[in-house]
Amino acid sequence: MKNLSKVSDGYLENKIKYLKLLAKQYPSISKASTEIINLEAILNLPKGTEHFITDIHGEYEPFVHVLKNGSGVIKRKIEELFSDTLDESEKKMLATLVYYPEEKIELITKQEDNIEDFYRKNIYRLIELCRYASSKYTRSKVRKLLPDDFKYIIEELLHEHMNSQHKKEYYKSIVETIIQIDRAKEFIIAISTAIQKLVVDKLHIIGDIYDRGPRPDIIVDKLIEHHCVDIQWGNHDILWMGAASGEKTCIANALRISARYANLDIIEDIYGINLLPLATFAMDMYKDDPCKDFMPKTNDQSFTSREKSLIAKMHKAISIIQFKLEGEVINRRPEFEMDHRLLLNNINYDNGTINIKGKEYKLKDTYFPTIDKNNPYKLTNEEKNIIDKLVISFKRSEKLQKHVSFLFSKGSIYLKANSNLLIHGCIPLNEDGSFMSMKIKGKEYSGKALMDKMEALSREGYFFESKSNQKQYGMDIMWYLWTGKCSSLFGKDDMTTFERYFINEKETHKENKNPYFKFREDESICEKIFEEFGLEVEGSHIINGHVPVESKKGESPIKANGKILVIDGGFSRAYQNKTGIAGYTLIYNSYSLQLVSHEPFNCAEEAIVNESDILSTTVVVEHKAERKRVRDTDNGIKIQEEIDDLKLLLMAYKKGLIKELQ
Ligand SMILES: O=P(O)(O)OC[C@H]1O[C@](O)(COP(=O)(O)O)[C@@H](O)[C@@H]1O
Ligand SMILES: [Mn+2]
Repeated sequence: MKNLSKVSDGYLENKIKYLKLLAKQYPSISKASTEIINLEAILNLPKGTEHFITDIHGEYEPFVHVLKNGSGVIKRKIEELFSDTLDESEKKMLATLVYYPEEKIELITKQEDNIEDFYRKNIYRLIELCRYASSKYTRSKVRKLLPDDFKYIIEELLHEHMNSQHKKEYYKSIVETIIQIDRAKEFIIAISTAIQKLVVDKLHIIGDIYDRGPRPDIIVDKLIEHHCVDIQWGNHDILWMGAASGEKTCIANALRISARYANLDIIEDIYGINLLPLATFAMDMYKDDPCKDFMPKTNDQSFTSREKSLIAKMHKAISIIQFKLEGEVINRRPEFEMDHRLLLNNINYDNGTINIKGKEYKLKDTYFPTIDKNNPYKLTNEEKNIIDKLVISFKRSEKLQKHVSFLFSKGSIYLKANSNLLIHGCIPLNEDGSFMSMKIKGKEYSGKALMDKMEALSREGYFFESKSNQKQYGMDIMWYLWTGKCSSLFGKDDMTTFERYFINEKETHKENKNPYFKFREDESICEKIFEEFGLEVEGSHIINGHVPVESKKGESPIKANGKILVIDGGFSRAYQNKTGIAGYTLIYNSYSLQLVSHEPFNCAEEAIVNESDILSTTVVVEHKAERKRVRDTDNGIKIQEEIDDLKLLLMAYKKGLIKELQ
């Protein structure tokens, strides 16, 4: 609505209730006018930089590093700004200082004789860099990103131009005072953190924060602190969200994976969940069983063989509990159509074989002391006791609940953000390219509607009262999202966990990917998806994670002529030998969309001491001749609506429909 001359009195009167509310915030013609001018100015600023990261899988060190270096954006800005004035080592040193200010200063203090000189040189450089990084934002936005302690000082320094002698003195005196009163270290930390925030306006996580790697909790804590983040749930995240809701099968699965990767300390020490009942049960029940196929996957030399053996026993114990519990869900939810995953009743416990899809296979391990062959899904009393206690502990873990409620508040199954459709796995399709449909509570859903429904049900699974039917259904859907064939988070027809542990023949391990993964090379299918989700056919993209891009084999992360970008390159160390790199990230600034591939990252300590950054290669996927402005973004649309409303308010003031309050 731009043409206000066409607004009728009737239209204004209809909106009067709303305009009166708005008048409380802008009580005069002058206040409303000033805001219109401010908002118009914002619309003309360049679009802020968006940063996309996915499949972090508990690998907090490279994740934190990539967050700090903005996938190479900081380095590029340093390059642009100081290419003529600083040499390579000075630029490297400055970059490291921005990433790890506290640690770097500590190190320098031990080495440098003249620390004041170091402070002076670098404070000036950091101010310049900060000014450069903030140049595309309004003063008020920059102010909000500055740390409280130094807000005023940094603002002064950023806007002080040394063009007059008087200003130069003023500027210099501020810097000298900071050094003299011994606040240089704190100042450098503050301004470096501000620079890290300024280079990335918005962070998008495309899922799988949890599992396999050592510290997903640190990642979530970092995200909680972040100034602007959204999260698309990955299959591994929904698993933990289901577990935190109290869903037994999700709890068993999350525990099984933690045992598999020797990460049980996340559950015990970080989330405070007592694993003693499971450990004592496993030690008794699998006392003489070597649990060979359940040995944890870890290179960590600090585990003793006794520890590993205990983890293997716990791993097997919780796996069997998981298979039994899954049977319960499959049986109570026939509409999930997962009967083919009922395997415990296909085992011939006397011969040690299993029948899968009509074929008989020998089991690698036939020791099932807790399975009653006549009733294989029934938990023993002890198993039941363990899982009941675990439910209570997962629901009571304050930290886990804090993390999961954050995932609910900032997360979703998919997100439309500035012409991009963000989805962890896929949009489930049939072989003929049509949207896969699923019956939920008797009604068929497909495409966007299916994903919306699943998201709503997952929220019910977490938020509804314990023991209600809705909560149980929602929790079962969360488990379905982890492993079901119509799940956009999983995107495969089967999760062959049992087969991987118990059968040698690889043919039984196969998990078939949804036809989406073949169709995502096809532009016309992408266009159909854009239409389904209400996105423009031209200029939109789908951004996925979930399936590692096998760069080693020459696979490209760019699909369908640039309409789809797959950025799971494998932060996960467990997958790096497959991908050959340490992950892709994506940067979307006002000029271009850039894919960044990263080489493996060793550790933060090495980055600080040797000033070694992650080696990254950037490929420009798309370059715009015309710079994108805020007005071209989703936020721009909202701002334009605010401007339109404010203009109506102005008119209401001028016509006397609303009186100025001041
Ligand atoms: O590599 P692992 O730990 O054996 O896990 C394999 C399982 O993980 C999955 O790949 C799901 O995890 P991703 O989302 O990371 O792909 C399953 O399809 C598969 O059964
Ligand atoms: Mn995944």
